Amino acid sequence: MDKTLEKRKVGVLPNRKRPRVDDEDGVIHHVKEALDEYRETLSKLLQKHDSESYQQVYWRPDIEAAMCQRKKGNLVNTRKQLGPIPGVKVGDEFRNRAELTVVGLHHNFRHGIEYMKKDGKILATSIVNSGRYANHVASPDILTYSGEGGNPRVDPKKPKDQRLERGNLALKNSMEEGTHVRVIRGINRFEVGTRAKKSSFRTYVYDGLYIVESFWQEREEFGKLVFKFLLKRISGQPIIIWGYCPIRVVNAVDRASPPAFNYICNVIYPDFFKATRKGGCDCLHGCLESKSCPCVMKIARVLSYNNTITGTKSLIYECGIMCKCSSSCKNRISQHGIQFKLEVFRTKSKGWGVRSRSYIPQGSFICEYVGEILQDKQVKQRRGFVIDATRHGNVGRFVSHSCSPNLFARSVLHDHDDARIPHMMLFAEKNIPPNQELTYDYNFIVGGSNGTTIREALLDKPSGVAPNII
Ligand SMILES: C[S@@+](CC[C@H](N)C(=O)[O-])C[C@H]1O[C@@H](n2cnc3c(N)ncnc32)[C@H](O)[C@@H]1O
Repeated sequence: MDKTLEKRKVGVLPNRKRPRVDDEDGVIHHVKEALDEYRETLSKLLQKHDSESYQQVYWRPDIEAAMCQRKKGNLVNTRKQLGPIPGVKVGDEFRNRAELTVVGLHHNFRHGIEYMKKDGKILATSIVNSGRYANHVASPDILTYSGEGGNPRVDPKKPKDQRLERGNLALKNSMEEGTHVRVIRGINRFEVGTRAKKSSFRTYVYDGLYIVESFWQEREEFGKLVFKFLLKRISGQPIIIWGYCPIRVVNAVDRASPPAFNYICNVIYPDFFKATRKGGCDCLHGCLESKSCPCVMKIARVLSYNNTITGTKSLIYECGIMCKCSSSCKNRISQHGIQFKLEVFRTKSKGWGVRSRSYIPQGSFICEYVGEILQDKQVKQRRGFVIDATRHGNVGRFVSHSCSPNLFARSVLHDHDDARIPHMMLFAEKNIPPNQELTYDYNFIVGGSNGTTIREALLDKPSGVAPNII
């Protein structure tokens, strides 16, 4: 890796309030503190707005909160600079454009290209790929970025040819000088469990440093000339899995990066599907011990669900939102998210795989296989619903197949009663030592009776599509 990348400029945090610190932890702490204060200010503004039934038509509370913080001297990294920003790491995610200003990643609230003057030349410091221009992203490592100006989507006046000035000139100069440009990527996120457009919101992730490799002009929509800049990600930076990812990625085999997909934590249901659960239990003193818990009675006798799982029944009915038992109920083991330090790693012959950095006891919950629940015509005829992790998925999409696996899959219901669309959960078949690859048999039939297997779908498609069977 380029030596200048390693040498983070700790201690350079010009603002009126905070003392200078010289260690990286201290700087990260300052940045976090500035963000926390900003978020508090924003939340107070929004509360005030609600209570005063604010009438302003165009109001940007995120920007107003940032201006407020600026006045108080609460922003960090306020001077424009090239290269990495102290206290900000690759993969850090921000809730809006104003937060980029608060931490000093990109100071301009509106323009996608930011630049500064150095030795008489303007150079690009950062770009935001917000989706307002026709930018093209081939992989996390290569980005074709459209220049600024004359965009009818941004400015409804007559579209004009772009000129080699301001941000466009700065990117050209950066190419000539070989300076690094920070890239920030806008991501559309969805409220948990839905993909309806109205429930989406945008966040911003710092993807790291890139160099501008080339640029050219193209005639685009409305016949105007636009600049296109090809940016390449500098090697040696942490690998990014696009989207929210608490999971480390390790590649000691080759130079490949994981495929681009949106990391989600919950299944995305079709718009028509409403997750509802009719009844729950009234147990107050332990469901598994109770002889009358209706949820436990739905689980077959062969199953013992006591923080770990044993038994062979393929459909499990966990206690859920309608139940009176607490969230620590022992009949709720697969609904608390991933509990082990999982790691995606490059295998020698199977692409990516998953392993755990810690020991996993037999029967433990590993992860849910999540994705978009699809129901298209062809699928309907054959299987009903499938979980498609091609565009949206989690770590489950990287778990490989084995005929002698150390995991097994089970269908679980906990937040709704629809047995056609159960959650697909992976559990440990045996005690698993750290760093051993996790695998399951794709032949597992999810809730099934017609013989369709996970293998059939997964081995067809590298990204992974798991069937759920009516
Ligand atoms: C759900 S994905 C698993 C993640 C995949 N290895 C990757 O790199 O994205 C399923 C695909 O992984 C590969 N795969 C999984 N298990 C395998 C195995 N035991 N041997 C060879 N390829 C395997 C196949 O290409 C399959 O289509």
